[in-house]
Amino acid sequence: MVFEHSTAAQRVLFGSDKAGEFLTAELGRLGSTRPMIITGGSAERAAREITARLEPGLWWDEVVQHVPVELAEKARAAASEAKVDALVTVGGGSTIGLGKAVALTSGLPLIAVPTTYAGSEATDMWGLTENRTKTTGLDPKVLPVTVIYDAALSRSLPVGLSVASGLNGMAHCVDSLWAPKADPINRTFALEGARALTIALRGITADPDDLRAREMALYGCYLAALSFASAGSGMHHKIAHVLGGTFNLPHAQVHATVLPYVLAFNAPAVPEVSARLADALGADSGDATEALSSLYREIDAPRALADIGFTEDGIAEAVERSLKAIPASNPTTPTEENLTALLRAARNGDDPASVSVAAQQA
Ligand SMILES: NC(=O)c1ccc[n+]([C@@H]2O[C@H](COP(=O)([O-])OP(=O)(O)OC[C@H]3O[C@@H](n4cnc5c(N)ncnc54)[C@H](O)[C@@H]3O)[C@@H](O)[C@H]2O)c1
Ligand SMILES: O=C(O)CCC(=O)CC(=O)O
Repeated sequence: MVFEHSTAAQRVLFGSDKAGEFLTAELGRLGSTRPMIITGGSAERAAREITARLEPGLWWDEVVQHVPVELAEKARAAASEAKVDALVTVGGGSTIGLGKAVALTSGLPLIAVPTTYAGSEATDMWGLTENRTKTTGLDPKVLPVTVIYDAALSRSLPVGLSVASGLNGMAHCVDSLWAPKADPINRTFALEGARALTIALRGITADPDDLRAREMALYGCYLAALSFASAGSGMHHKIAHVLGGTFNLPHAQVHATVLPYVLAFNAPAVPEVSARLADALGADSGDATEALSSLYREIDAPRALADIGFTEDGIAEAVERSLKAIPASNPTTPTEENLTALLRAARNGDDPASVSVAAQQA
């Protein structure tokens, strides 16, 4: 075995109903007296609750998915004018993404309190969107110094969004199995993450108030993000970034919908790792594609890109952009023909197994 591995260094504080206490202590540890609180949408209520004992230097409540550059510039200027000394995000990946955009240019320390399962809190990846193009980059400045996981804050996440977001985490796990820097360590994180997310999503679907299931989802999404941060973006993420950045489709739903198709496309070329994934998904068949499809039926996961507004006339541009971005290390070679078949099947919600057949014939 020969590989070089690094795992992100950050503090992780985990405890239900403890976010307020943890956050006050962490800001004290950093010596911050003027934090910028970044939140928005349905997470704002949680942000008000956990910051009730603090005096923010700035309260920011405008967030947009995929972080438009203009919004990043506005938040950076406000942070500078208010002379804030730390950044705190309370919300999902969009909120963390904006915090990362400010951290990238200011170098201010970032504390993340995630309320979805997107996992951005555990990566040093930033993303900005300009002129219909999402650009991503890696920078240690954007890695939160501390992550505070409080499952009680994600209990308000509706079941449909919890499922889609949890499958965003699952996509980190699956794509990490063949991403450019895949190695035995991030593969272990990925498989344990997939196991935990499978249990969590079954539990949340059965009872959205199940705190143990919500805790399991946060544990799984953290491992998922660790594996993704270390292994890098594989084929699945490259396609998802095109669909999100160029077609402005909702992030979690895009990941959830495309994942079974990319798995079906690649699994036959990596049978050993695919069998281990099937095991993590709770199946003893050794068939990861079928195991994921079965989980999808059980938790009523999103199925068709058409349902979130992706139209047939977008396929050619999505294929062209994705082909330029998919890493050469991908186990099955993508072509214009097989990628068109993949995106058409994902748009229509066809059986993912059809993609596997098309990929092997190409
Ligand atoms: N850099 C990275 O490593 C990374 C990783 C994953 C995602 N992302 C980015 O994150 C963004 C997507 O994040 P997301 O999927 O979490 O979406 P999001 O942050 O936009 O949240 C989705 C919706 O959930 C609502 N919400 C959030 N928390 C809630 C709660 N506890 N209760 C009720 N509603 C709640 C929000 O108000 C929003 O309407 C994308 O821009 C994506 O590119 C980045
Ligand atoms: O921060 C971003 O916008 C890019 C990274 C990302 O979105 C990871 C993912 O696709 O889940």
